[in-house]
Amino acid sequence: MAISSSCSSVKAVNSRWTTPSPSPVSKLAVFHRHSLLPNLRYTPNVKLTVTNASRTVEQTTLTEDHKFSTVGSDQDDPSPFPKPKILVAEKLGEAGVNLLREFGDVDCSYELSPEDLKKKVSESDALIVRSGTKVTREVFEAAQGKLKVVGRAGVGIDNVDLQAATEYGCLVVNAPTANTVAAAEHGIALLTSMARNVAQADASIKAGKWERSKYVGVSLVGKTLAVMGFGKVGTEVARRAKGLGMNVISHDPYAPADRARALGVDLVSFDQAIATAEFVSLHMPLTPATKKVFNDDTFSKMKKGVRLINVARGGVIDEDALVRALDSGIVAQAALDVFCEEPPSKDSKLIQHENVTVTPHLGASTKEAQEGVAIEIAEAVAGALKGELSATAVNAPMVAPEVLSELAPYIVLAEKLGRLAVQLASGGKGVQSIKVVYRSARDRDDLDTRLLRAMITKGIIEPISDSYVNLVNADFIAKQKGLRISEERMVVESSPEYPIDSIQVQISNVESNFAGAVSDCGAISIEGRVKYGVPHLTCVGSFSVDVSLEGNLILCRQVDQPGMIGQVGNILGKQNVNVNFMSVGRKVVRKQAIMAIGVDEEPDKKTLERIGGVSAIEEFVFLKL
Ligand SMILES: NC(=O)C1=CN([C@@H]2O[C@H](COP(=O)(O)OP(=O)(O)OC[C@H]3O[C@@H](n4cnc5c(N)ncnc54)[C@H](O)[C@@H]3O)[C@@H](O)[C@H]2O)C=CC1
Ligand SMILES: O=C(O)C(=O)COP(=O)(O)O
Repeated sequence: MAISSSCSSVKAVNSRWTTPSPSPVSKLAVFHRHSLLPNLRYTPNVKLTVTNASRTVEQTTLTEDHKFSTVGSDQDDPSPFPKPKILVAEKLGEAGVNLLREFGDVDCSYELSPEDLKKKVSESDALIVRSGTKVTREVFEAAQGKLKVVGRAGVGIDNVDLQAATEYGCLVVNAPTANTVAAAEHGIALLTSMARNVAQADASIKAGKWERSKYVGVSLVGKTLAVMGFGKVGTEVARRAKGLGMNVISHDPYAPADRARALGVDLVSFDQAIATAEFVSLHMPLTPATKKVFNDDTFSKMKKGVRLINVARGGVIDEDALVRALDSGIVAQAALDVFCEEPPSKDSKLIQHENVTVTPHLGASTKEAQEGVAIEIAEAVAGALKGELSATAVNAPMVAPEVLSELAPYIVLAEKLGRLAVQLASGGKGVQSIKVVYRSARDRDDLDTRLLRAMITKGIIEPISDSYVNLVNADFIAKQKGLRISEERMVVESSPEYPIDSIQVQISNVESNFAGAVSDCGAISIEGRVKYGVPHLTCVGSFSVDVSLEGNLILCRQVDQPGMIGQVGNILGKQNVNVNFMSVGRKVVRKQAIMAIGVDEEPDKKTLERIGGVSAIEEFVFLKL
């Protein structure tokens, strides 16, 4: 479905006036205080100081529309806005909870029923979970857009419906590093205890038995371990297994071979890995591609008597097939920390199997890892609520802080250009086809435009719909609305010190309520630049102008003749409308010109009609920024 513009426009010819749509700024300002991607505004030389338990950072950065230039403890923050509500739905390390308390209202409510969870998220700005909470589409539906961030205090995000999160514009962040060592150590603990029957022997002796010959184990030294998934945990498992004298091979379609080689690990194919190894340790994520990848077929290709360790996710194994493989002796033993269903049913054949050692998803459960994870996720969630782009975002492009800070004024420019362009569109066809042209002196791959595209999309969609658009859902919402946004890079000769020379937004196949905005190629076209940190409109249609994009804007197309600025300025002045910028662009002297007038206030209908009544003015339009 295409979107149609119903923005305010006045044509001098028939002086028709359509009611302005509500200002998107006022709609957003309310919750931008604590939301992902605020209505960014660049304030040069403003220092933002972020202080928390682990670090203090000072940097020049973005501020929001309401000039929240400092973020810190309650005492420092004069904000009249309420603190964000953060629901912590599973046990989180104390240090992380304390960090969150400095920033928001924290509700630690554990073991919520799905119904209670849904109720609570509808009142929460952020939700923090571990692996035990299913954050389903129903949860996002129940949140009705209130939930801005889901923080997964750990690595695996298979318990969060990422597609639903993205559709609802909710950022998902995780804590991918702090539990790596804990998980690897647990993998090694399972490997060694399985090889020596520690758990079974312990149970036997506690049952009053003394079964030394029953629990003869196998040695690890010289044996081959296949590490399936050579990521963070897999790498640490490999490193430790090498220390135990094992021969380590690995399968990971995406891991760099040189990283493996540096550890003395050979990267091999899946089939080669499982056919060669005496021990197979699983460290890949659960994805549609890895679901039940260990099944009857793959077990049949394994070396008879193989031993299996799973500290990744239960779902990568077909558990019924594993029981069959254990019964047939293909798999001699399995040590499992994770299960398809957690907790697994008490009478599960797999759990009860005498050759299986189990732990209740303890991989990340060390004191050290839990404190680390809690701090990592608290920082990510608080950062996201402040509008920072998280380095651990799972469903949004990651933008490095230095890139973000460099792009800051262009982000504002991009949104304003989007907002202006859509207000220039009229007619029943609706906006469908948008082209953005970035002119830059930088190399093609030295400019990340995802953020700019998202902000242009936001600028185009928000004035004419109820959708809330941010970096997370911009592409999704654009697609849903039938918008096709194409981007073009043009390399120009200017200073590569600045990332972008100009941004041009074109809307094609649509009529305009201001013919002067239609360029020679038949598309509505506007262009802008950043000058001294301030976004400027520099081109309308094929006319050059130069007006700072602050307040609101009046565009007039007129006969180029003396006295026009005075006449229009007079009309506005009489109504106490302050002009903040004015620029006239023309192609041929004394022919046609475009006058761009930046005004602080919104002129009333009569004032605009008076402007339209000036005989040399052929058409004009009032645009909200
Ligand atoms: N039991 C527990 O408490 C814990 C479990 N985990 C789980 O361990 C797993 C690994 O975690 P990290 O190493 O931190 O993640 P990671 O993202 O650093 O590593 C995962 C690796 O798997 C690889 N991979 C993806 N698809 C694959 C495939 N089809 N075959 C082979 N490799 C594939 C990726 O290329 C990546 O290198 C995750 O499933 C995570 O949820 C992590 C921490 C604690
Ligand atoms: O980080 C992971 O992927 C884990 O599986 C850890 O899970 P947990 O946070 O202990 O419920």
